[in-house]
Amino acid sequence: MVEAGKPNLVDYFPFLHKIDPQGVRRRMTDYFTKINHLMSGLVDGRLKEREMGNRSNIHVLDALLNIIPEEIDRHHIEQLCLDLFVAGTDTTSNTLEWAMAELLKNPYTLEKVQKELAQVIGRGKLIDEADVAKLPYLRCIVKETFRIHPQVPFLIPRKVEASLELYGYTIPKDSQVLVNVWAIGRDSSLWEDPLDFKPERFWESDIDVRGRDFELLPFGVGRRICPGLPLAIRMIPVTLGSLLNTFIWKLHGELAPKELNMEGKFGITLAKAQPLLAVPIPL
Ligand code: HEM
Repeated sequence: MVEAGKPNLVDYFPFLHKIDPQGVRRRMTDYFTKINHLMSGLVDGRLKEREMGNRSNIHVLDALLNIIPEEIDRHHIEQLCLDLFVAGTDTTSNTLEWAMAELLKNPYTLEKVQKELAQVIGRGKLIDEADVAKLPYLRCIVKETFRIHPQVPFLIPRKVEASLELYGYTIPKDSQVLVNVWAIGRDSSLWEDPLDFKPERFWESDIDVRGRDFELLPFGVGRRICPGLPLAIRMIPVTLGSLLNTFIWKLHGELAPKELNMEGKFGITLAKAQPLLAVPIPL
């Protein structure tokens, strides 16, 4: 992901394609060869288990293997798994890391959500999907994290198929358009105190992340909206809520909450510049 997010001269000067002056293509080819090998091993492993009689069909891979060869072939499956793996891992883990960082930086909010969890679920218990509907403040925290730390800050680039006029600007055919959702989430004409982490702003608001409210588009919008959205909006509150409800959390060392570095690192996804060092203390 780090390599994929680096500016590549070839994108601006396509005639350099063959020379690959920064070696980006060469390194990406190496990485993809390794990941492809990993995916192929996954498929082999599952096929072997099925041969030995384990056909439980609970695995995404099983759903795909069941439609071979009529609808897809093995190569499709490996590439699809690769897509899901690449697109679904950093985005989810970074969001959780940012949410934990914001909570450790804002002890009042941390205490408030832990109170909600204790009241609704009971301290010390893991939460499951069905519980999320009963935890409105936890859901506000997840939305606020998506607003201020959207994982794909410029979405995936769009190409304009026909010239158009928009708000007095002409956008010529074939232009590449980047949507800066990072800036939209921090726009003071849309959000009050946009740089403050205030989950309460969503308490009485219907604004949602599913691509209908243009001021909050962490999963993009339209035909290319993130297909992992239904999974992510279930798994993130479940994981975050479970972590918060089963441990006491402290920042590592003597660091005071206010001193926590909240800078992001530019790339395809928006990671924390300095990884969060948090200490879980058993209850
Ligand atoms: C916090 C979690 C996640 C966030 C914030 C996120 C965000 C995004 C965004 C912004 C896009 C581009 C959409 C656009 O340009 O309109 C995208 C694309 C994509 N996401 Fe996610 N995503 C997350 C989790 C996942 C998961 C868990 C998966 C799969 C298991 C996944 C699979 C994909 C795929 C395959 C694409 C490319 C879709 C295409 O180009 O048509 N994402 N995601």
